[in-house]
Amino acid sequence: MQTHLLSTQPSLLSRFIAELRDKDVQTDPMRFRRNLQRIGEIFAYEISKTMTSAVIEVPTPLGVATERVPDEEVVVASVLRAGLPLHDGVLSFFDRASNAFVSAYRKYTLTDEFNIHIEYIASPNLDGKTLILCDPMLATGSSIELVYNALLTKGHPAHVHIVSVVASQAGVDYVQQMLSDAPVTLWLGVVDEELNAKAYIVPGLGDAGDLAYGKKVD
Ligand SMILES: O=P(O)(O)OC[C@H]1O[C@H](OP(=O)(O)OP(=O)(O)O)[C@H](O)[C@@H]1O
Ligand SMILES: O=c1cc[nH]c(=O)[nH]1
Ligand SMILES: [Mg+2]
Repeated sequence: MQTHLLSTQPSLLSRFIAELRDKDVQTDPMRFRRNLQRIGEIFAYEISKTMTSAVIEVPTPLGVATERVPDEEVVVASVLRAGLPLHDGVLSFFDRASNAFVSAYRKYTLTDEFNIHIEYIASPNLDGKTLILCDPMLATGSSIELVYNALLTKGHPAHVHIVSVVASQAGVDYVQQMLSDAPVTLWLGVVDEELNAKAYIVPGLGDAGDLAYGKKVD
């Protein structure tokens, strides 16, 4: 499994992540969603550079041009809810892609422990496809593990790109160990050191689903 950390050099990506994290900017949910979309576009562009390509001929008003373009069959998948704006950004660049959606959420017990629940999955056949799996937060890694395994019941992708904007080191270690031999590339925005007692990333950004779409009741 390969891992790419995109924030190793300063770029607009770090500006967008800084805005996602900033509790004052977070009061504007539209900007929060828009920044996740913009980050999705950046990841899509970076992923496209790693794909196989084919030469196509393009008729212009003055002649015929040739262009080498990525030619993999892409399925963009996201984990509800927080994955949706990131999905939207990736899809705006891979605009010919098919799409898959999986629900996963933390159900807390009275003692602050939680289980991840998957109740919904809608996916095309994934055999031979390039699957781009979007979830902005990689905390313990439990959600992505369950979602990855749930999606594999829909076929065997040729390659899987997992995209996460803010990850914890523990989550990265967990996914790398779980998928060490799988045809998977992990794409990360930033990696934070800590997870708190509720398994939230510190400093992180808070609850991405709530920030994008509002608080939910249990
Ligand atoms: O790595 P983990 O420890 O599993 O945590 C990460 C998960 O937590 C968030 O979803 P959440 O459960 O908050 O659902 P939401 O998007 O509906 O808010 C996030 O979008 C991930 O799916
Ligand atoms: O820090 C975290 C961990 C899980 N889910 C989030 O939205 N944020
Ligand atoms: Mg949430």
